[in-house]
Amino acid sequence: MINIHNVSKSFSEFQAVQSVTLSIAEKEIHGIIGASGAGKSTLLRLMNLLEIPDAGEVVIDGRVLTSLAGRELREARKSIGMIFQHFNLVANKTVYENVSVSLELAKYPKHKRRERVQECLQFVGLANYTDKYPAQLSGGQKQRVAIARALANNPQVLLCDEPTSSLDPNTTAEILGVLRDVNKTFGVTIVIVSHEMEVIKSICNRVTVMAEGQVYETLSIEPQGIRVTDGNPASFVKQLTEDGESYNA
Ligand SMILES: Nc1ncnc2c1ncn2[C@@H]1O[C@H](COP(=O)(O)OP(=O)(O)OP(=O)(O)O)[C@@H](O)[C@H]1O
Repeated sequence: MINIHNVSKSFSEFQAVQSVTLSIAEKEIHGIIGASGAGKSTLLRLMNLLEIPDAGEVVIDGRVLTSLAGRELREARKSIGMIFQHFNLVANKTVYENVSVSLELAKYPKHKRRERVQECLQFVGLANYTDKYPAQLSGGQKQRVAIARALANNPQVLLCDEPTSSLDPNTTAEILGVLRDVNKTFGVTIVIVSHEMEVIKSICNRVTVMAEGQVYETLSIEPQGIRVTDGNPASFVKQLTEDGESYNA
């Protein structure tokens, strides 16, 4: 589904991504992890040409994105949704308008827009929030709106840049659940950049470890499932102690 061949990207003299080759299969949930500055976000942004590569080729579902420009590139990008750490919602637009805007930009037929926005908001559990503004929502709700917006044009690929890094553990679990549902229900291929090992281990089938702008290793893993923490203090104690011994002062 996603094929990257020898892709490189520099900022001034600094090589952020160096000759990366990577294949991500259809319907995979693929994690990208590595130290700060390893080039994870840059690699993700190269997949939809938010960053234009200096060299190499990006192929999505058989289409060579790096050979497209203008209208053709805009058309191809409709099949790639993206969500961000800080949600990137438009502050002075309602939840409804935030989702609708991506349909307007994609020239989705006007008479079908309302139904499509409602479908997407229903899917993320926010059908009753259409008239709220982003400032009236929790972080998890904002990320749900961003997911609804990314889904509106029926993408084949969803790119997620640190999607849970601004969220508490419970909300992280909720959002990972939504992403897993997106993958299972619509067969969307998902790529998640995260520095949180727990996040990567919970839902990814394959993981690329990056170091200094290069692929260090790509491996298959068995997703461990999403660990939900309830507010019960006993569950905090259990989690603090179950991975090993507890420490006494
Ligand atoms: N637009 C830019 N202009 C200049 N340098 C950039 C730009 N984007 C990224 N870089 C640099 O490229 C390197 C890789 O950045 P990138 O954000 O891809 O790393 P990362 O692995 O996602 O790190 P983090 O986990 O800290 O977000 C960093 O040294 C960063 O400073």
